[in-house]
Amino acid sequence: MPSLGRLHLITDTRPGRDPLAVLRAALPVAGAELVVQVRVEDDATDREAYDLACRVAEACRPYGASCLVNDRLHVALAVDAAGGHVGADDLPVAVARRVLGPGAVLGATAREPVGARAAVDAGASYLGVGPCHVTTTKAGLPDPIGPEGVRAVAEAVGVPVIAIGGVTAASVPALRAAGAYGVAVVGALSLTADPAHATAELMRALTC
Ligand SMILES: Cc1ncc(COP(=O)(O)OP(=O)(O)O)c(N)n1
Ligand SMILES: Cc1ncsc1CCOP(=O)(O)O
Ligand SMILES: [Mg+2]
Repeated sequence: MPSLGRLHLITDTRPGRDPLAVLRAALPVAGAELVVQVRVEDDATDREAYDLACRVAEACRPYGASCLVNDRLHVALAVDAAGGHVGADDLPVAVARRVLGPGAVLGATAREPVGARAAVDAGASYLGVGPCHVTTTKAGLPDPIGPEGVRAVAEAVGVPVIAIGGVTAASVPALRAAGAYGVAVVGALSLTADPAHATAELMRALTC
């Protein structure tokens, strides 16, 4: 299993956003600590997801960064990504593990210890845990679990916990203190005028 980077950049493909520009800014700063999760809107076509994933995987390669694909595991296989991420509406974790194979990185979403342990038992190699804080990036999420919710999951499992949801560089210290190995962000890198600087701030908070 490849070692997991600590900064997970989730692509923002909403209108007016430029996920490849953000990626180009983040890669030289975070290098192999960057994990780029290709996440497209639900109404995007598989071809759109594939085209973006191809470009992300190609951009990551020279930096040793990893490319994962959210939800659409056939796209992950098609671009030879390092793995994928699944949640409650996606393939079950055990099925995702079978699809991706034993050596792939497989993330699963969890927000409490029982579900977290079940996901690990089913084959997840890391957990995306949250939402930690309020976010407007995804609608319909349950209430934020905060650092204490992250702690409950981190204490229950032996795989890396990646905190997600409203994460900024300022919130990283409390999440790390709660046991998070890394963080996943959309807005903290996509909505800033200077994504290279924001990447540096996140990396500093993740590695100090
Ligand atoms: C690192 C990470 N954690 C959680 C999620 C959320 O996945 P999911 O619950 O399947 O929701 P969608 O992202 O598919 O809308 C994630 N993508 N990454
Ligand atoms: C996909 C997803 N799942 C839980 S929170 C979230 C979005 C995180 O985006 P942001 O970093 O902008 O809060
Ligand atoms: Mg999903």
